[in-house]
Amino acid sequence: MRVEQAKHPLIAHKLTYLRDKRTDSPTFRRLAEELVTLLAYEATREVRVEPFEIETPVGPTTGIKLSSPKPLVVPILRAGLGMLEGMVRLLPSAEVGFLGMQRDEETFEAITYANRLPDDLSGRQCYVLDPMLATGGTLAMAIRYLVDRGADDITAVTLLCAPEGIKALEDSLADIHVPVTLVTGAIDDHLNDDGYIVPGLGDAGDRLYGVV
Ligand SMILES: O=P(O)(O)OC[C@H]1O[C@H](OP(=O)(O)OP(=O)(O)O)[C@H](O)[C@@H]1O
Ligand SMILES: O=c1cc[nH]c(=O)[nH]1
Ligand SMILES: [Mg+2]
Repeated sequence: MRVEQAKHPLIAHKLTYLRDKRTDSPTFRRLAEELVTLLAYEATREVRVEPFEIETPVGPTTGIKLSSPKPLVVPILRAGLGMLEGMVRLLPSAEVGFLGMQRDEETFEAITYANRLPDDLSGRQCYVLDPMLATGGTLAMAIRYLVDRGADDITAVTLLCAPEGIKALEDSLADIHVPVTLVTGAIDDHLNDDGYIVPGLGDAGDRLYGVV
């Protein structure tokens, strides 16, 4: 798994306000969206393109366009939904599939409660969105779903990661032979005993949408 930590002062600046416990939900949602647009630039560096002939007012030229099939963007509900608009702003022609997943807060095991993905992902490039990679269990399960359906290139986009979770994700994907890239805004210090990223930002889903 290739890990890319996006380094840019604007990313660090926006992450600081996102982490701040005084930041309210509307501001948190706006910052998450802005951050994803910055991370999406890094995450789509290897997006597949093909040559495209056009005529400018002055003459013919060869440009590029996104290849078919178009990339699939997969936000992991709930918190990943807060990253969707920022991502599709950069990739407006992408298709969107959904995975609803929730971590059991005692065992840290992820369960899937919703799955709306195309059955056949053969030859598809997929972008999985989830702001938090803590133990890594949720992303590991999501990536496996996509690979099982034929996806052949996966990029996970996160805002924050715990180093323990990156290691666990790498280990759990050891038998997967499609390229997996992780693009993140920050790699934090550690995971605490409650499975929270430290310093982190708390519960991303709750901060985006409230406590349910
Ligand atoms: O790496 P892990 O240890 O698996 O934890 C990360 C997961 O936890 C959070 O979701 P949560 O289960 O809180 O669901 P929510 O988005 O509905 O709040 C987060 O958005 C990730 O999906
Ligand atoms: O720190 C964490 C860990 C898991 N899920 C979150 O939303 N935050
Ligand atoms: Mg949550």
